[in-house]
Amino acid sequence: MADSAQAQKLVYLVTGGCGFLGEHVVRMLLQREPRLGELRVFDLHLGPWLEELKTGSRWGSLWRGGCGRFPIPSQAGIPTPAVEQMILVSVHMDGIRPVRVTAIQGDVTQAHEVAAAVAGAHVVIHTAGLVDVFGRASPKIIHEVNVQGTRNVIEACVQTGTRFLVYTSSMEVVGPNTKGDPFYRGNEDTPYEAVHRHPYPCSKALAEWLVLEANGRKVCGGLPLVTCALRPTGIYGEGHQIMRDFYRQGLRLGGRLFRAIPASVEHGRVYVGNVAWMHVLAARELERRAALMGGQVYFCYDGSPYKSYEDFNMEFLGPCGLRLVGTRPLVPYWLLVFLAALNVLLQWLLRPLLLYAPLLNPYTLAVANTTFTVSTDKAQRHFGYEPLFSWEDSRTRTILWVQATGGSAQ
Ligand SMILES: NC(=O)c1ccc[n+]([C@@H]2O[C@H](COP(=O)([O-])OP(=O)(O)OC[C@H]3O[C@@H](n4cnc5c(N)ncnc54)[C@H](O)[C@@H]3O)[C@@H](O)[C@H]2O)c1
Ligand SMILES: CC(C)CCC[C@@H](C)[C@H]1CC[C@H]2[C@@H]3[C@H](O)C=C4C[C@@H](O)CC[C@]4(C)[C@H]3CC[C@]12C
Repeated sequence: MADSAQAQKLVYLVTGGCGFLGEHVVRMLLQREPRLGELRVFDLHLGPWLEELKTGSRWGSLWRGGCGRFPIPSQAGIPTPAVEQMILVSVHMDGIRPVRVTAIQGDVTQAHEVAAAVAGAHVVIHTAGLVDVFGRASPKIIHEVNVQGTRNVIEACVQTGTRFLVYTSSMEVVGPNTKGDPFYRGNEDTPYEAVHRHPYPCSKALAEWLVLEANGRKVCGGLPLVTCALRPTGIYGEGHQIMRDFYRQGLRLGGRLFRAIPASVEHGRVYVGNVAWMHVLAARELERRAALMGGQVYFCYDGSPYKSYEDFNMEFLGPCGLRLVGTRPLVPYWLLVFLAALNVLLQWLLRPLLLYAPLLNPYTLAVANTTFTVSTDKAQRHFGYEPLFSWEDSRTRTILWVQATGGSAQ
C-alpha cells in the first residue's frame, strides 16, 4: 500500500455491506478511514439506505455526486453484477476528501462476480453470510453461501492480487458445543471442545479455517496474502432485527415478556458500532502488523455487561416500556424442549405451504441456555483496538433506535 495516509487512496471492498453489521462497517469506513479512495459495497440485496449516501442526508456528504448505473462490460459474455457508482465528498476527521462509493449487486456464491468485485481492491472485509439458526434456509444453501462464498473470496484475492482479507467469523466457531459446556469469560486461547452439528456453526467454523489456512498464500504478483478472522459474540445495536422482533412481541403481549431463560446464564454481547470499528482497525493494521496478525483470530468485545440474553435485551426494551415477568423461568425447561421440538415438526409439515421459522427451536434453546462470555484483550494487544463506544453510549443508541423503529417494518 502507498506510503502516507494523506497520499493513499485505497480501494476497500465490503461484502455483505448492506447487512446489519455490514452497513455499520461501510459507514464507519466513510467516517474513520482516511486512506479510503473507493468503497465497494457488495451485497445480494442492496439496501435503500445507499440512496441516502448520494443525498448526503446522513453522512456529511457535501455534495451530491454524479450517480448512474454503470454496468460492468460483460467479460466473454458472462453476466456480471449490476454496478452503481456514486461519488461522495465525505467530511472526514482529517478534512474533506472525495470517496467513490460503488454499490455492487452480486452473489458470493458466484466466483466470477466475486472476482470482478475484488479485482483492484487493496483490502476485503468479508461479512457476507447466511445467518440462519431458525431453519429458514437448507443446510446446503448455508454451506454454499458461508463456505463456498468465503472460498470464492479467498480465490479472488489470490487471482487478482488483493493481499489483505478480514473475515467476520463468529463466537459459534467455538461454542456453545453440542454438550452445552459453558464458556465462562474465556479468551482466544481457552481450551474448549468445539463440537457442532448445526449447519450454521459448522459453516462458520469451516469458513474461518479456510481464511486462516489461506494466510501466507502467494497472490498474483508473488506477495503473500494476509488474513485474520474476527469472532463477534451476539451483536446488538441499530438494525438488530431480533431485538426489534422481541420488542414487537412484547407490544403484542401488552408490554410484557415472560422469562424463559435463567438469569444466571451469562451471554456475551457486543455493540455493532464497536464490531464495525474493530473490522476497520484490523483492516488498517493488517499490513503494518502482518507478521503478528496474519492467520490470527480475535474475539470482538467491548464494555457491554455480562447478563442473560433476556436481561440484556431488557436494558433496551425496559426503557421502551416493556417489562420482563418472572425472576425465574415461568415455563419449565422440559416444556420448552417439547415446544422447541414441536416447532421443528411444524416447520417440516408446513414447509410446502409456508415458511414457519419461530425463534424457539432446539438449537436456539440450547444456545440461549448455555453460558458463553468472553474476556480478552488480544485485539488491543495486537492492533491497538479500544471500543469506540462506551456501554452507556451503545445502550443509548440502541434504545433510540428501538424507540424510533421498533414497531415499524424497517
Ligand atoms: N448478528 C450477530 O449476532 C453475529 C454474531 C457473530 C457473527 N456474525 C457474522 O456477521 C456477519 C454479518 O451478520 P449480520 O448479523 O450482519 O447478518 P445480515 O443477514 O444482516 O447480513 C448479512 C449480509 O450478507 C448478505 N448476503 C447473504 N447472502 C449473500 C450472498 N450469497 N452474496 C452476497 N451477499 C449475501 C445479505 O444480503 C446481508 O446483507 C455474518 O457473517 C455473521 O455470521 C453475526
Ligand atoms: C426462545 C428463547 C428460548 C430463545 C430466544 C433467544 C435466541 C433466539 C437467541 C439467544 C442467543 C442468540 C444467538 C447468539 O446471540 C449468538 C449468535 C451467533 C451469531 O453468529 C448469529 C446469531 C446467534 C446465533 C444468535 C441468534 C439468536 C439467539 C439464539
